[in-house]
Amino acid sequence: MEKTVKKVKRIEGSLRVPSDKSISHRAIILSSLADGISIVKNFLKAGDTLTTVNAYRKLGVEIVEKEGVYYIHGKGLDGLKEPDDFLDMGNSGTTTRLTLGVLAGFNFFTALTGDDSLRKRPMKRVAEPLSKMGAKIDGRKDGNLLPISIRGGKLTGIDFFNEKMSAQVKSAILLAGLFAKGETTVIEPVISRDHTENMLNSMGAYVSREFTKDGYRVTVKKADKLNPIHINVPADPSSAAFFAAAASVIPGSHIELKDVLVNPTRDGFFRKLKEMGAKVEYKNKRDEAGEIVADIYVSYHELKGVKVKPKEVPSMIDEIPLLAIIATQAEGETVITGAHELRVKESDRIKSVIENFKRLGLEAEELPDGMIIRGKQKVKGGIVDSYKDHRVAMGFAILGLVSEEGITIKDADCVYISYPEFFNHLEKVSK
Ligand SMILES: O=C(O)C1=C[C@@H](OP(=O)(O)O)[C@@H](O)[C@H](O)C1
Ligand SMILES: C=C(OP(=O)(O)O)C(=O)O
Repeated sequence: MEKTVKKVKRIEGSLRVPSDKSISHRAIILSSLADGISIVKNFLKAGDTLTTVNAYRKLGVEIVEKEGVYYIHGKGLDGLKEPDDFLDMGNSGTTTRLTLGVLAGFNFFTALTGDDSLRKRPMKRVAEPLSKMGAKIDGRKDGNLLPISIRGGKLTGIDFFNEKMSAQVKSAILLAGLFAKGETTVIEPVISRDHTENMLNSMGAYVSREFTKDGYRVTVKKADKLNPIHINVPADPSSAAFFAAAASVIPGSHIELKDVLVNPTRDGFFRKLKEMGAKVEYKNKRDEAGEIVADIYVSYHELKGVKVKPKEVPSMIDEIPLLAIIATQAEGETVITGAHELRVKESDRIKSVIENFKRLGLEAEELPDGMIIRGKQKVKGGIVDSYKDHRVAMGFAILGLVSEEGITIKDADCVYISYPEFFNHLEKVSK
């Protein structure tokens, strides 16, 4: 499906964007391992998270949806069953990597595969530490690419330095740590999203966390059981970011974004937007099941270019393509470095953004680990490729709102992966 987004006068209104993808995945995965029934309200119903639901059903977990509420009948830490076919992980890196961590604890055979994009994404980053812990893992390209097979078993805890600051890698190791003899520790130079440790803690697992001179350190111990959870998933800051960005670049715009997760490991984009000059305000800040939630108000104000430093990347990793896109509208240059991880997402997000900028006649320089974007550029419009990457599709849709002749996005239906209602919401707040 192609979609064309045209210039609007302004963005105005109030939205409750869909629920957080990271927390929705973890709610299914962790409660599948709990003793008893977990209740998840406001679960994100989108491509990636439904992939997780299907995978855990194939692993023997009863997951029932009634009037929009998900009931997960946890099987305990020894109750998953060997699936009788491949697990299809679709487009979802999070489902794949976290599930490899879980399966490391089970002595049965599982084979995992995924779509064209996922089959290109590196898995050695989890396969290697999990093998060190005792799991037997193999796959294409020396165990790096899907299809991958895993047989879990007797695990021993490890200390792991998470150099890439990947929350998926950290989570996989911590989940395997629940089954491993002794302690399992992950150290990160900068903390990556911490929903796995928050949720494990709320389920009664041993989780110890500290900030040291080497960065962040989290330790789990072998668990006897996990208690079921009752959670209400907040709105996804990565989805809210698109509308915050739109309101920031179109004069006269105001947007209210309700119930958004503002965990500091996730809200880096909003902080950066403020630094660029936009009016960003958090109201009604509250704690919901161990996570911080707020209503976010964003109004237009002329933006200026900024630097995104490597240590700022983890808290805004999925929003960097969007930041690069709106940087074309800011006064002065924007320089993004330390973002090599963007090259191994659903698409190579540095290339995807740079190639689309070229198609639109916009100036930017590609760096190995980021981009330099020239500010205050006129956007005439044209055709761009989403590369079937939801974040790229939605990012360029936002640029369409300030284009003279509109931007047409190829394969725009990929927004289904994290935000099925995206184009409806965009229409709702476009004036
Ligand atoms: O743990 C998670 O839920 C996620 C972690 C990040 O990936 P990495 O762990 O590869 O950085 C992020 O890009 C992804 O959208 C979701
Ligand atoms: C990178 C993403 O997801 P995943 O790694 O789970 O495919 C994303 O949603 O931007």
